[in-house]
Amino acid sequence: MAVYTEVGDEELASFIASYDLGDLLSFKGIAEGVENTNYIVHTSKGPFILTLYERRVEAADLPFYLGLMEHLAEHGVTCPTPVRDAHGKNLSRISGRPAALVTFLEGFWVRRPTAAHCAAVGRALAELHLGGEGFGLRRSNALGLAGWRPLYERFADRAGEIAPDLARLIEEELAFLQENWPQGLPDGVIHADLFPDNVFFIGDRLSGLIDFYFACNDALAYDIAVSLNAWCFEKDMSFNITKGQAFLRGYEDVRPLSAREREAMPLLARGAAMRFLLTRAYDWLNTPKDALVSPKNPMEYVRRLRFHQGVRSIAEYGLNGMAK
Ligand SMILES: Nc1ncnc2c1ncn2[C@@H]1O[C@H](COP(=O)(O)OP(=O)(O)OP(=O)(O)O)[C@@H](O)[C@H]1O
Ligand SMILES: N[C@@H](CCO)C(=O)O
Repeated sequence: MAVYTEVGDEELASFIASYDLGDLLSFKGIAEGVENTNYIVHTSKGPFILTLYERRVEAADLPFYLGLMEHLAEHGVTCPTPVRDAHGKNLSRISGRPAALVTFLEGFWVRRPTAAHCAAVGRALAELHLGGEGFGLRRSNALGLAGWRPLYERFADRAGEIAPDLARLIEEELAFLQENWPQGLPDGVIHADLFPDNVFFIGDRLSGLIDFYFACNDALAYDIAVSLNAWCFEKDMSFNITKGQAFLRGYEDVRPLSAREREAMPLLARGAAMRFLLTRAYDWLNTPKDALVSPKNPMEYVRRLRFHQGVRSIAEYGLNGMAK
């Protein structure tokens, strides 16, 4: 479970007293998630989520994430909204960590997404891309093309502990991506980690998006590529073209893709698979055996990457026809 930092009752009560949220009634650590510590906090004004930022989150990036959630919520995207304290600040500290309180979203994440879920996520991602327009802060993608090789170099000498041919696969793929990465695609604010555990549903209705802590400015179509990887593969790692089609059509109902974005999709999908392969491989090799969370399997992204290496056009992800 991911409660890296314990918060005491009295400490939390005095923290809550600095907000206009009434009395602290109860709180509980949340087991899910791997990056940050989350508590559900009940006050006399309702439930809230308290996040203490750990691990990969840079304190300097917090104004971007929190400001983005506020901006998106104001522009029709259902996502947590940071709560401001009596001094108007949305960022604070507790138990020695930077921390923020955000509104609680109802819903559950779906363990087995259907094509209908994929269509709803496609729409929501496009709405997020449009909703992000006009947001004043910028953050470059630390886990984009320029970040992949330095991350790989941090575990290259141990890649063979995961799979004998992994180093060669990564080296060849990084060289290929470096050479061929598409430039000049429409860019804007992207979520960059829109996996099933970051999208809540109530029944079949999408109730909100969470976890904006990898959000950044990058090619909008790269965000689609992340979600094709995360939503449209089955447990046996086969690509489900029905889900791909539902996702892409859902997206295009809101924001049609340009011809260049369509053409770039197989490459972007390779890059997105590489990004999750690298972070998972690093975590696999560097998470202590007695850690609170089990690292996710990097080989799932080797299998996805191999699939994308054979893809020649976006039609193989389910989208036929010319760009609108
Ligand atoms: N605003 C919210 N409303 C309701 N529940 C939330 C909210 N934010 C977080 N949670 C709960 O906390 C869990 C972990 O949140 P989150 O995914 O942001 O954590 P994380 O540690 O950043 O995880 P990861 O990056 O691994 O997805 C979620 O699965 C959900 O149960
Ligand atoms: N979504 C990521 C983990 C959190 O960012 C993964 O599945 O590897």
